[in-house]
Amino acid sequence: MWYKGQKIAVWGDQNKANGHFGAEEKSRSAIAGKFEDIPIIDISGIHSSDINERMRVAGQIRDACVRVGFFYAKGHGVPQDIIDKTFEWAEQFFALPFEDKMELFINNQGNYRGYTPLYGSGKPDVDGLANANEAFDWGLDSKLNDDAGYDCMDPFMQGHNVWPRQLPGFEDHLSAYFGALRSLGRVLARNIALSLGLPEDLFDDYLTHPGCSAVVAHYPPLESGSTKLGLDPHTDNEFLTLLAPGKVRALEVLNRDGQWISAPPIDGTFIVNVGDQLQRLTNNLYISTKHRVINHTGEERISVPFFFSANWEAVIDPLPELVGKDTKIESNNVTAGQMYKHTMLALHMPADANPTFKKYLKA
Ligand SMILES: O=C(O)CCC(=O)C(=O)O
Ligand SMILES: [Fe+2]
Repeated sequence: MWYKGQKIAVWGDQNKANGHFGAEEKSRSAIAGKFEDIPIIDISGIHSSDINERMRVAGQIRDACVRVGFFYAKGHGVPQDIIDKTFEWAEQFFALPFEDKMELFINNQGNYRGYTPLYGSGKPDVDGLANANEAFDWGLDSKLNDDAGYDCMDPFMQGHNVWPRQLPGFEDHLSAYFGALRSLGRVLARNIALSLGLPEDLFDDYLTHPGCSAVVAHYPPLESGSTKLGLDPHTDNEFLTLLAPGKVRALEVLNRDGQWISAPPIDGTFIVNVGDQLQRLTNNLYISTKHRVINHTGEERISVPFFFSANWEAVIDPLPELVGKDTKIESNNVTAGQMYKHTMLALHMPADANPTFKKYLKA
C-alpha cells in the first residue's frame, strides 16, 4: 500500500514484538503477594529542571523496562480528581441501556471507536462468547489533535470519536483526561530516551501528534470456577500504556518463569507498561510483557488504560543507536497507525459472527 509516496508494508501477527517471558503457565490462579516484583517508581523527578533528578528516575525506569516491562508510577502529577471523575463518567456510561450503548457499536466505526459489548471482543470460547468485558474507546481525532501542522489523514486511522448523546459532559471530561495523559506520556518519553542513554529529545519527532487512544472498561465479576477471562493474554501495541486500574484487583502479568503475577491497584499510582512499539524501537531491550485480566473478586471492576502511541505515520523500526554496528536493521516499514488498525480489527472481529451483535451491524 502507498501513502504520500511511501510504500507501507503489510502488517500481521507474525510481526508482533510479543516479548513475553517463558512458557505460558496454564493455571488460572495468579500468584498473589509477589507484586513487589513489579517495581514502584516515584517518577516526580521527570518534571525536574535538575538533570540529576531526571537521571535518577531514568535509571529506575531502565531497570524496570529491561527486567519486567511493567512498573507502578507514583508522583505522576495527574490530579486524582480528574482520574476519579473519569471513573464516575464510566459508571454512568455502563449504566445506560444496552440499546443506547449499541448506537455507538465499535464494529460500525471505521476507526474502531465507541462501544464494545460484553463478550464482543477477543477470542471466542467454546460457547462463542469472548472477553468478559464491555468497553468504550476514544482517541486522537481532529478535535483532540494539538498539532496545527497535522491533517489527521492517516490511511489506516481516519474518522472521529463517537460520544453518547445521553451524557452531556462525558466528551468534555474524557477529552480533558486524554489531554492530561498525552502530556504525561510526552514527558515520560523524554525520560525513556534518557534511560536509553540517548538525547532526551530523541522521540520528540515521533510524538508531534501521537496516535493515542484510551478505553473505559467494565469487567463484571466472574463466577468462581469459570473458565472465562476478562481479557485474553496479550501484549499492548503502543509505545507505553498508562493504566488507571481502579480499585479492584484483576490484572495479571506473565513473569520470566511463565507464572502469572497479580498486579493489584496501588493508590495514587498508574501501572505503566512497555508496548510493542517501544520494544521494537529499542531492538528488544525493553520488553512488551504479556498480561491478562481475570476478575474473581466478586466486585464490579472498572479500569482505564491510556495507550500512548507514536504518530500514526511514524515507521517503527529499531533505533540505529541501539543496533550493533555490524547488525543489519531488517526494516519492514510498518507504521504505528497500521499496527493499531491491525490490532483493533483482530480484537473486534468475533462480534461480527455473534448473532446477538450481528443485527446491530450497519451495511
Ligand atoms: O484493565 C486492565 O487491568 C488492563 C487492560 C489491558 O491490558 C488492556 O486494555 O490492554
Ligand atoms: Fe493490555
